[in-house]
Amino acid sequence: MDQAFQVDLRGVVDLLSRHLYSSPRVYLRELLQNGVDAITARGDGPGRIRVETGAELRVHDDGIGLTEAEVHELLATIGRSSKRDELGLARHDFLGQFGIGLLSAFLVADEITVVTRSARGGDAVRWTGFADGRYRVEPGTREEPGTTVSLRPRHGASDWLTPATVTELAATYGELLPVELTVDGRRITAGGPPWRAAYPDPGRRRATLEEYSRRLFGFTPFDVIDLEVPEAGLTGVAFVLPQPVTPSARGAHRVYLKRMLLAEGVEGLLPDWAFFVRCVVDAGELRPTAGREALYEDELLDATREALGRQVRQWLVRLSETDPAKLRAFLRLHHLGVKAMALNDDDMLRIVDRWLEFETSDGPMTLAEFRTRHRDGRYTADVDEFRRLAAVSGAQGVALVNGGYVYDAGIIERLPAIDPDAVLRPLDASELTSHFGVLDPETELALRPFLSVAQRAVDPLGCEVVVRDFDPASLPALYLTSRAARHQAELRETRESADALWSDVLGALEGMAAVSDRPQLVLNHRNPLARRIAALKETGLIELAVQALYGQALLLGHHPLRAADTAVLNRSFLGLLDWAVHDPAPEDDE
Ligand SMILES: Nc1ncnc2c1ncn2[C@@H]1O[C@H](COP(=O)(O)OP(=O)(O)OP(=O)(O)O)[C@@H](O)[C@H]1O
Repeated sequence: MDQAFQVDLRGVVDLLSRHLYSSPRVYLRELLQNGVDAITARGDGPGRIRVETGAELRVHDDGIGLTEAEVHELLATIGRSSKRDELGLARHDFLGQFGIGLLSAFLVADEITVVTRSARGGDAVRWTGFADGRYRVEPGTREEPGTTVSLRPRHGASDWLTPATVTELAATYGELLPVELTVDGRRITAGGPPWRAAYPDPGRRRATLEEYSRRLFGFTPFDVIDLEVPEAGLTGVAFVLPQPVTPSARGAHRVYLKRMLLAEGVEGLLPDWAFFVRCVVDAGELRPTAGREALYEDELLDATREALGRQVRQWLVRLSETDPAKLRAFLRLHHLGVKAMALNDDDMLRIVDRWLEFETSDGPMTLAEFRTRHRDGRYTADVDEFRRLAAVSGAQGVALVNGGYVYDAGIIERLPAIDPDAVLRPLDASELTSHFGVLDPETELALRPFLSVAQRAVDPLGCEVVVRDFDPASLPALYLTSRAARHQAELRETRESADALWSDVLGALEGMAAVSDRPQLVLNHRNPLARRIAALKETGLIELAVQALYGQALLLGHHPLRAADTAVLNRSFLGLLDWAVHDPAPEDDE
């Protein structure tokens, strides 16, 4: 013979409280929700829910009520809900659907009493449920159809049922409900969502919404964007933050479902890039998870997220067309978000191209401007490299954009998507030397002896010395690594720490590199100091001076210093000092 499951209610309640609900506070939401649903089911009149605090908490509604048979079937059967149709799907107009909400009252009470009278006839019924799983049904007294749920707080849970807490919870969850809600006679509901109310003029609407943002989120918004997604039965507003935020801060939004608060910190309602807005929305068609504290991930939520993203984007595009000053102010605050968007979106890319200033060797300017000024401009994908090369490169007529900040290189590489001619190539430092002037053969020849001493001085450091003639003349020496040279350096480092076999393989690879792939120390013959050094005759002094130039070029270019580099830097500094003070035999030597 088949047997029925036995349910230990205490275990179920424990499960709910630990795993389904984040806090016992949801008990009031579930009671309000049942009241609203009962009013919806009754269908006539606006409906009222009255909450009374005291020794017992009472929630009265003038909804459909229950007959005795329904009490047995619905209140006393876990997982049974009147709010589903035959297929087991959530019925559209109701908040509840799972048939477990009433159990949440056991989070704060050991005993729940329901006195109800059905609007469809029959006598009043009194049902009492106990946390241990027993229940009792007896005749009740009640004149009007509707339901009253009473809770006597459990020892230790009375804080959840104080007038102050109940008022706060009722306001939090029920402020926007379409039925009249009062707590101890004080009205909680006030006219529904403020973004849907009627206003005498747009200015008043704006002022009210700004005040609403201050109350909810604590900031006066930079702007207010209206949101609407009909498929999701969604309306709402997005408040643009007046301060910059990091893109990693996930936007937490306030979401109402059928005008009952789902949660104050819902993530994933908007695309990640829209981290610069906080939204309040009310949706009729989105589904909650069973705990009713988050949105259920389904296709509709996906589509909604995209639609909301589009609306935030349209706001920006409109701003760029109608109010450039405001757009600029927005970009000063939230350029990171806009850049993140531009990586996937052509409209945003156009806005970035046209409005956002980048650092360039010609000073700050937009990419669009940069491209009209410099047909063959280049970019660096590294801030240090930009710092290092902007002046030199600019002086050679190769204009440079700093693409080293977050998203920038990606944006520059994506430019051809909006303009096929908008190709900016990355700068390879080694090609800069091709712009540098070579010396006339005579000077070149005269420098040979110097060069061979200089080369010896930096040979152990793996770099090649050349002398060129370039601007700016104030720069005595420049250290240039090409991409290939950087790759070689990495190989060498790996080889030093690799085991024998592997290091042979790497060694073979390294051998294949052309000589010109070594980093170069380019001495500037246009610089007076460099010229004086090149004219020195004293071998020791030449070595010290070239090593000092090498070290200074490394430091100036923010290149990483290896142990050997630091040693050379120290030695050359002390050596030059020694030369400078001309003290062949320190006195305190003995
Ligand atoms: N105030 C009420 N008036 C009329 N019927 C009620 C009331 N409260 C509960 N019920 C009945 O009891 C059933 C079970 O309620 P319960 O809150 O456990 O689940 P639910 O509201 O159906 O779904 P959910 O778990 O999503 O809240 C409801 O479907 C409803 O038929």
